[in-house]
Amino acid sequence: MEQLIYSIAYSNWFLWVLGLFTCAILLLLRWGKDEQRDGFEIKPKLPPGSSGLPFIGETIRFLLDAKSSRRKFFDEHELRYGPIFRCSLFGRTRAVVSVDPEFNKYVLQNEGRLFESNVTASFRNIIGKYGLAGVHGELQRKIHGTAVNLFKYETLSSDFMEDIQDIFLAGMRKWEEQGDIPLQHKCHQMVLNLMAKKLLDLPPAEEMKDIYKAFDDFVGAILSLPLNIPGTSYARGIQARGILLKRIHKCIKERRQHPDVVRNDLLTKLLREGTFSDEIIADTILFLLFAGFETSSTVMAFAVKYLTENPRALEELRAEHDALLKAKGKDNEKLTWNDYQSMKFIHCVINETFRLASIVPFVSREAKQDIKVKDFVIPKGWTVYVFLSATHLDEKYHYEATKFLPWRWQNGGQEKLDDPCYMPFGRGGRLCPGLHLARFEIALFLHNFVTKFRWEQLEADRATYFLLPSMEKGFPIRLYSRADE
Ligand code: HEM
Repeated sequence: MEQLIYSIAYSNWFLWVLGLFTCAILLLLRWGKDEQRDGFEIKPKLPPGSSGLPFIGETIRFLLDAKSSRRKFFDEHELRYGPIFRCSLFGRTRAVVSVDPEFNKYVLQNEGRLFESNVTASFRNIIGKYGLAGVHGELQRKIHGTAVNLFKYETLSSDFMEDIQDIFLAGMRKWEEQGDIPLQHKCHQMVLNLMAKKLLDLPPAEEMKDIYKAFDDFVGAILSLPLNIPGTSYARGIQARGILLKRIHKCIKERRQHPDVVRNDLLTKLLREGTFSDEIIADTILFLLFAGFETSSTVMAFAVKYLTENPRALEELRAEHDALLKAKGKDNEKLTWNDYQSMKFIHCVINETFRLASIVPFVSREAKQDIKVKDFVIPKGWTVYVFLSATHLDEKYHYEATKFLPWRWQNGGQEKLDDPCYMPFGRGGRLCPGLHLARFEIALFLHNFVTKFRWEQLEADRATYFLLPSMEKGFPIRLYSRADE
């Protein structure tokens, strides 16, 4: 009996040891596997942060903070957790926010390798299966390359200079007659006319009201709550997408039936290349419209707002452009490519407006594998929100960051265009293909606006900066022609 008890105890003891030994081996094996998989020496841990309320996360707090100050949310989180923190935002619970310029650059430059652009299903429904932001891999590289080609610096003079000036000058003549205008809305209309002309060779808005209404609804839906219920902006946008696609396919058919008609639009170029299916071309045209319309026009209106509030900057800009016109002689009104290249201070104004308005406040990416950052890990499948606006407004990287100081961009100034704390057009494989065009449009607009007009702001107007920057009343101003001076 004693022997039996002893042997049971002994066998239990033996089993305990065996069990512990097996667990230890399994743990070691697993640890080794983690180590092998990610190269970690310590057990991986998530970035610091909090998940906030269930489902809503910290979205409401983010939006409320954004109303009072554009840095509050980031300052508080950065102080508590550092520049890369876990944060449930915009319906994504497994998410990390980065306001670290070097990490932001790393994320954007590793597009397609370690990270991948991730758009929501509702956004994808609007932009379509082939809308560039939702396309990945080889196809993204091909469409992106085509877009870069369409808008490259060298094409601006031949493909855009004439049309931009014609459309902007015609627009400004009408503004002059009207006198009092909501500038932001007028800039939207003018750039929409330009994009419709350049993409599809459509005549100006007044002649095609339905199509332009559909453009408006389409862009409105992208920035709205994704509720597909009749009467909502989102539902109107889905409907508008259908109308626009029909129109684009009609244009494609016309161009095929009448190849002899000469057209200088981007649809014709895409068809001539013969690389893409009609479906891809239609979604690409729609995406270019979305990407190129509200962005540039909003920057134009914000540049005028900032100049209005900073008379010294306005006077310096006006002096540069009055001198340019004087050197050309009065009757030669239109600018040449050489004129554009001779402009200096205007680029400081444009850079500073990009920084301060931060028209694309953030971009989002999904980690394609576990990503080691400092001593923590962002697991595969998590979202990284790269907050461009937060680094643009960070006092650590830009002195007096909330002030409009275009001189900081002058030669010998402290700011550099290739710095990762300044990335208004993103970086890497999704770097904005429209960046040269955007600068060009804004420069031609500002040149004409400050040389033709003086203006006064008619009433105070509040700027909001989320989702896209906008002015609540559309920046109402009264124009005075400078021809009478
Ligand atoms: C103020 C003007 C503009 C700003 C600040 C801006 C900013 C940006 C940014 C930050 C991205 C990168 C998105 C990401 O990484 O996920 C982007 C992408 C893009 N932009 Fe722009 N943009 C502007 C104007 C334009 C214009 C005028 C066009 C074309 C007509 C354009 C076409 C595009 C396209 C097609 C993409 C998608 C690239 C891809 O996903 O491969 N943008 N833009």
